[in-house]
Amino acid sequence: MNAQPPLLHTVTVEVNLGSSAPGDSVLVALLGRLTPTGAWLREGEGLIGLGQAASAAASGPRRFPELAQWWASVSWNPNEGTTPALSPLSPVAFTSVAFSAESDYSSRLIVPELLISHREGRTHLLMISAEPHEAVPGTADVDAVLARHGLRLKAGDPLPELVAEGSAVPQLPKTSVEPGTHSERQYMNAVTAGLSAIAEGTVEKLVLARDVAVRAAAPVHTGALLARLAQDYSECWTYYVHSTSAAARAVLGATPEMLVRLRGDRVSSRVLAGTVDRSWSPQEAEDRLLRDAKQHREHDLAVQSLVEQLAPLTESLQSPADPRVLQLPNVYHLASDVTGQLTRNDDGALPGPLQVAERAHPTAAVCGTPTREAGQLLQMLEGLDRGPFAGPVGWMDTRGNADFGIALRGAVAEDTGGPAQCPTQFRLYAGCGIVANSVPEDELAETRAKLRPMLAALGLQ
Ligand SMILES: C=C(O[C@H]1C=CC=C(C(=O)O)[C@@H]1O)C(=O)O
Repeated sequence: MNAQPPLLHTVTVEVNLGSSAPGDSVLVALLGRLTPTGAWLREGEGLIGLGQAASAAASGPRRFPELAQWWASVSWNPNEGTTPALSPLSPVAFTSVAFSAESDYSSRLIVPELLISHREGRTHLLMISAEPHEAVPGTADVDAVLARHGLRLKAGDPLPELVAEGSAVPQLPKTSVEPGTHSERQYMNAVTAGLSAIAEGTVEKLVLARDVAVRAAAPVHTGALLARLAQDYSECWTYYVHSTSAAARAVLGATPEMLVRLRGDRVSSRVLAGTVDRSWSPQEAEDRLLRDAKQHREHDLAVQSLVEQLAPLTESLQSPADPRVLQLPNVYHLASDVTGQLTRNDDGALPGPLQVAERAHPTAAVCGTPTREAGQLLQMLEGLDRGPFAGPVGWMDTRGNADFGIALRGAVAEDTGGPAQCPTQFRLYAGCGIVANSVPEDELAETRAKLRPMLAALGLQ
């Protein structure tokens, strides 16, 4: 744990986000021109964080409770006579947690100095700082924060309009794919070794991942890259958590899988496992997913792991009797939406978001069954530090609400990108659930399909 919990001051302002071309999201258009420190967007709504008011990092087996403790001990001092409990927008920490306790990756929380929230047609700005804001919204103090991030408020009625300085979304430079840590042949060998472990009965399911590297000829504008993901994969959750130090790495992507979403005492998850390529028609995909015993087993194990892991923290948890088919631009998945209610402790308190995420992580969608044996095996067979890949990613607020997706279909920036936060090197990850009768060549092809969103955003497909 590296940081003392601070005292933070907040100011909330409601603004108008203006309009965009029909069919385009005004929030995504804005994101494309900004350099965020955190982002979480889906279907044109969500959160963008800019700058950094505070941050915390942790690693090892106690990374979840250490981050939770830091977040719980931040003190809030709202201006304008509002309290975080009354303000329409609660402060948030963008969050990324390493997949493994052994990872070198530093799990982190970032509290942005400026949070833009766009939901149900309303937009709020939340300014957060270590020093009290001396002025009320619309005066020099607020204007200075906005100007630092290339934004300003234009007079408007009834609300001021938030405007980005500078006209166009930056172009992305030329990029090229480079080999990953291991070759494709080595990945197939790992799958074959995983199949032997399944045949021997050590595990029933194992999720094996591989990586590829992408190098850009010039720095890549993070906002523009995220906007491409959010545009092309609007039904997924586009995520970004910036690096807090030169040693840390930023993580980004567009995930279709929700680990835990918390709203008051309600918890929900979207479990995915079982995949076919989008080159099949929807009818063929249904046959290959809904009527295939292997895909069903792979999926059921993922649902079962989530339900069992969350049981100690929940009063009730419902999962559908049968999965449905989720259609994405690159693949079809078997999907189950699980919903439930959290258990209050004797004092009436709910478990905190990171406590729930720690219980839920890792599901058999990203690790295997049984969890411990699969975790040990994948460390041996993959030969990778997954870093944030397949770990919880998203945000949590000061009221116990949170969205933690699973960091899939994404990349880690391997250089900080300098003061402009525009990196030139990325490492992309993709994994597949292996069960008895999996075919190494098919699993390799599936990793290619899962790498497609990030490769396409980087201009490579
Ligand atoms: C591990 C990944 O996907 C998981 C989520 C959906 C479907 C999966 C599968 O069919 O193997 C994986 O469990 C990944 O995208 O890297």
